[in-house]
Amino acid sequence: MLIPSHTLLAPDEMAEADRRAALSGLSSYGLMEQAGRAVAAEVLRHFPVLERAVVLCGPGNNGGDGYVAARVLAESGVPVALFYLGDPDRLKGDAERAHRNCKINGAPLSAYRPDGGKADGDVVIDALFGAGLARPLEGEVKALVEAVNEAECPVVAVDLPSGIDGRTGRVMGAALRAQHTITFMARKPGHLLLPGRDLCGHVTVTDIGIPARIVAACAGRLAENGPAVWQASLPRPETAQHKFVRGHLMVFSGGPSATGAGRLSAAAGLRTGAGLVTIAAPGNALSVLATQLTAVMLKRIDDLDGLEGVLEDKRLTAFVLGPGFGIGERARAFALALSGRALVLDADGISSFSEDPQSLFDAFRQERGEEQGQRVLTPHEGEFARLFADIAGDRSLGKVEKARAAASRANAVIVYKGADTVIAAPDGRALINANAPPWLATAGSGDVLAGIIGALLAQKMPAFEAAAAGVWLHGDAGGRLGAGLTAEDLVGAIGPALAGLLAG
Ligand SMILES: NC(=O)C1=CN([C@@H]2O[C@H](COP(=O)(O)OP(=O)(O)OC[C@H]3O[C@@H](n4cnc5c(N)ncnc54)[C@H](OP(=O)(O)O)[C@@H]3O)[C@@H](O)[C@H]2O)[C@@H](O)CC1
Ligand SMILES: [K+]
Repeated sequence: MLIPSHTLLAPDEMAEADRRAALSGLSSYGLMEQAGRAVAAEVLRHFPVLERAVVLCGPGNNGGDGYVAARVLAESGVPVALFYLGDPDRLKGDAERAHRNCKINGAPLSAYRPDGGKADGDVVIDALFGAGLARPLEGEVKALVEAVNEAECPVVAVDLPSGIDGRTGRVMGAALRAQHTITFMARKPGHLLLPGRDLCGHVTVTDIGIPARIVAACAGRLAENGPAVWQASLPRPETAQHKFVRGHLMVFSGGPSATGAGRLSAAAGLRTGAGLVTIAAPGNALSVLATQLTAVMLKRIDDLDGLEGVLEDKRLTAFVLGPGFGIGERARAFALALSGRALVLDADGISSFSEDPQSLFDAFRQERGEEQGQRVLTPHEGEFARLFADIAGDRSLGKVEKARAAASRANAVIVYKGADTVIAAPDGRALINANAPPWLATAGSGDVLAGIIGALLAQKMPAFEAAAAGVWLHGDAGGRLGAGLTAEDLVGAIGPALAGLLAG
């Protein structure tokens, strides 16, 4: 049994895997030896010629890995300087044994002066803190972390760069900036969530011998977003299918001066395989839209009465409301009327509920329609704070926990957007997305995403999978284009991204 590469283990889940491995008879010191040896091997691989390896060892098992790595590097003929935090005579358990086996005379951390920024400078092996980081760095250790970063020494981090919270990816006081990070069995959320991801450098996952079945049993409901999670439910068009079988997506446009966002969503929806896409618009926007649309159809809807009439058509299988729509009572009324249908609520559709988010959540909770549960909210950070102010402001929660709490409260799938978008379902499933290039943050990008997800919903993909696949496709399309992309380019790149997936 292999550990799937999208597996993520929170630090407490990793500790549980460690505990169960010990219960099953595996030597925990053996795991530490494997870990330390893997670190040494990685250092030698990346720095075949090095003047001095500086190993910084902390007071716990992360430090223990460091003592093993220091010993193995020294045995390989590398000059090693070792600096420790706290009194090494007070080390316990496996770390104490690793220290005892390492015959290198170290010095207190305060004695280290980073020598960096040049070819023969220090390579720093960071074994100060890993999964056991319990509070912000301060005092001498904080000053040292800042000095190493300032000196631009190449850093190889053991498990996590010290100062990164493995659960949330947050910097606790200060954190080392690593070039390489070696972690064990599976990545932790902090390797993918920002700013942690940026500070890890290149991450290598090493198998230190914990059986895969134990890792699988300890892994929770969080993983990295990717095709393995949702490919089985991706709609696959078949030649004999009628276009209605591939669903009918309706996108709501704003008024005559705000039709661009809806058009982007609609175009993205068509590219993502919805059989039919209609833009619904107020009468005064029809002439503007008519000159801009070809394959996308147009329908006049001025008010709630008009919408309710249209909703009787059950061949409409999903809706996108929000891009360019305008904030206010009309948006609220439309969203509530659509709350029992498969719906992507984005942008203005979300902001319209900032005064009374509960009214939206109540509507979502009550609806028991055919598409019950097929609701996706796609807030960026500002919109998230408007709808879930208390959750957004809770410093004890990381982005994953925030998205989960919001999904549970709203009874909807949440796509909490950003460079590290998190997708969460009301039942606790969550994914962290990491394939978005920085240039994806461009005007209209969110409108395209809403259209992609809407089209997948229209094709009857379950909401969580549709949201996750949509986010991934959006990132993949962006990655195919490169810097300088526009939202229109992004629409054009959906086809190749989708083709890549369907071929896979
Ligand atoms: N799990 C496994 O399968 C395997 C795990 N392995 C390795 O073990 C690592 C986890 O080890 P760990 O649990 O001992 O925690 P670790 O990161 O060493 O830190 C705890 C120490 O730091 C201290 N401390 C905390 N915060 C601090 C602060 N801000 N400022 C100052 N001090 C602070 C804390 O002190 P205390 O809070 O007790 O006062 C305690 O002494 C893991 O990352 C991996 O590298 C491998 O060997 C292979 C098998
Ligand atoms: K570390």
